[in-house]
Amino acid sequence: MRIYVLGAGSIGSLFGALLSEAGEDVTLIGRSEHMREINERGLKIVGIKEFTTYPKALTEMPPEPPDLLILSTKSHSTPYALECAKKSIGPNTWILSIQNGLGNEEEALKYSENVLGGITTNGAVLEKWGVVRWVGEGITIVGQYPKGREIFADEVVKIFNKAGLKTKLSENIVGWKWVKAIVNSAINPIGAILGIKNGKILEEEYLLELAKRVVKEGCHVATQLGIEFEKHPIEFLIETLENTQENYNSMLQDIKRRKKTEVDFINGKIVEYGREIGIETPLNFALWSLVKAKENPQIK
Ligand SMILES: NC(=O)C1=CN([C@@H]2O[C@H](COP(=O)(O)OP(=O)(O)OC[C@H]3O[C@@H](n4cnc5c(N)ncnc54)[C@H](O)[C@@H]3O)[C@@H](O)[C@H]2O)C=CC1
Ligand SMILES: CC(C)(CO)C(=O)C(=O)O
Repeated sequence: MRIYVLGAGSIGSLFGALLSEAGEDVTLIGRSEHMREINERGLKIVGIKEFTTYPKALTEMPPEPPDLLILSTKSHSTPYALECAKKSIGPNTWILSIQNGLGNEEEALKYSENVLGGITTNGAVLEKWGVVRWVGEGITIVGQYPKGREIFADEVVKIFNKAGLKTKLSENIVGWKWVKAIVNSAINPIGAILGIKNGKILEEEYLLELAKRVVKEGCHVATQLGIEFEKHPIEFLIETLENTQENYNSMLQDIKRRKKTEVDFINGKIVEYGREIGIETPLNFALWSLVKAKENPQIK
């Protein structure tokens, strides 16, 4: 399968590396320093599995349309990345978002009706240019977005599993995107504001209670929108906290590196959807505004 990974940073490089090693025709598109290193020395994966692989690595999308375009930029980079990619999106290209947050698939639908949504609980960190650490093995769930069961989705699940990415198909990927976003809406801002590892939220009773209340607020918005969950977000919250106790979450890492966070696509989206249907979301608003303040270099 011809696969392009658009936004090959931490998680995109991991997916691209595993697929390339399994014999798929993979092209990574990302930052020039990372791409140069991969072209000169290959892409090295360390951690859960260790190998070096040699996908094509470019800074712009090649003109030939791929079968599968994996979107793995941060959510705020999606509109511009897709706009740059549009010439290479053919009538048979499927776009798959493996990003966190809500709204990426809706952006993709502006460019193609062939869209797959995805969530992944794998963890990856770009350690240095050309080297990605696979820090935690998780699962990936993929499904036609917003609904449907085109045969291509089964094909993607098959090749991901063959490549060593534990992947399941879902006919309710919208539900899964919400479950992940709701769980991120609780863990990420609490960790980012306090500068703590995920495990601390489990240890401190009042933080766990806060996280559960944030989750319940998100669930209220989702259920009023008619979203159905395959797994209850409270259950997913506890499971995620237990499995990622040693993690500094991605929002905290962005704050530490003085980068823009994805809070607008997590808590911000929950506030926005709530407002549209007349549901108050005071906890999500409070966490969103505190993270925005953390992002602001003028507020010290
Ligand atoms: N890293 C992880 O373990 C996981 C990340 N995610 C989600 O996946 C998404 C990506 O996360 P990371 O890989 O951690 O971020 P990252 O920042 O490491 O990678 C994103 C890459 O996209 C590149 N990029 C941005 N705009 C581009 C464009 N127009 N063309 C080409 N490249 C472009 C950036 O240079 C960057 O290298 C986020 O939504 C994140 O929440 C989800 C699960 C796990
Ligand atoms: C699952 C979790 C909370 C792991 O840290 C994550 O998705 C993130 O950091 O963004």
